[in-house]
Amino acid sequence: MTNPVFVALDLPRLEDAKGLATRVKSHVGGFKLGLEFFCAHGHHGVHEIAHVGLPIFLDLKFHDIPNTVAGAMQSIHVLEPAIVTVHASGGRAMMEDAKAAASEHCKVVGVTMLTSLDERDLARTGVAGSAHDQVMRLAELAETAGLDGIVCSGHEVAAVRKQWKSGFFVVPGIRMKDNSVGDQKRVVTPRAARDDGASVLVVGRPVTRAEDPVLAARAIEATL
Ligand SMILES: O=c1ccn([C@@H]2O[C@H](COP(=O)(O)O)[C@@H](O)[C@H]2O)c(=O)[nH]1
Repeated sequence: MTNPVFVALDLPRLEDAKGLATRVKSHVGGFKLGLEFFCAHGHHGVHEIAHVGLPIFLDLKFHDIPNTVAGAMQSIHVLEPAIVTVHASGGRAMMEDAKAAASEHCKVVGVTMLTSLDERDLARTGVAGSAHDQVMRLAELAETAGLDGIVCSGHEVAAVRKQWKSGFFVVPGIRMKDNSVGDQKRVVTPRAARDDGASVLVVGRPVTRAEDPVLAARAIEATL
């Protein structure tokens, strides 16, 4: 079994991100580079982290009209990401065009409901109903559009896996029992996410802000 943990390198300094990636690389399966990293370091930064030698997950959460998202997808071919995100709420046509424009070996996954949101937040955006229903609805839309999978919390992954057996499921909001939750609202332990069918576990601050990131990554690895 390959290690499902992708460390979110949400760090402002490229040297720090590269140093941390090099230190933890034997205990994780890949690196997730998101908006903070990409806005600060762009393509150059991605190449630098790719040199560490593990798969790259570009979490750019594209959300725009189909033509613009397809163009953005083409512009990142050169970075050879293993996984890229778009927002599933961007609609079916956008997801279809994103998948068509992605490179052959890149998985395109749709973000359903951010793990920093709960049902009260959802209601404030004008969406009535439960987190479960919202995730299931957007998962079905993503599957119909031909995406490889979705991003959801560990609270929903078992139900989505049951409905979409071949799907690829990315689960952020991962916390060990003693970790601080921070701004996340729908969290689970690494073991629970894995047991419920997650394909990839995204772990950021529990590793990047740990006193000893190698020890933190090893502790997570040991629970899986
Ligand atoms: O629903 C989502 C989608 C993406 N993320 C990203 O995952 C990491 C989580 O970081 P932690 O420090 O472990 O909380 C972060 O890069 C988010 O942008 C998410 O948390 N939830």
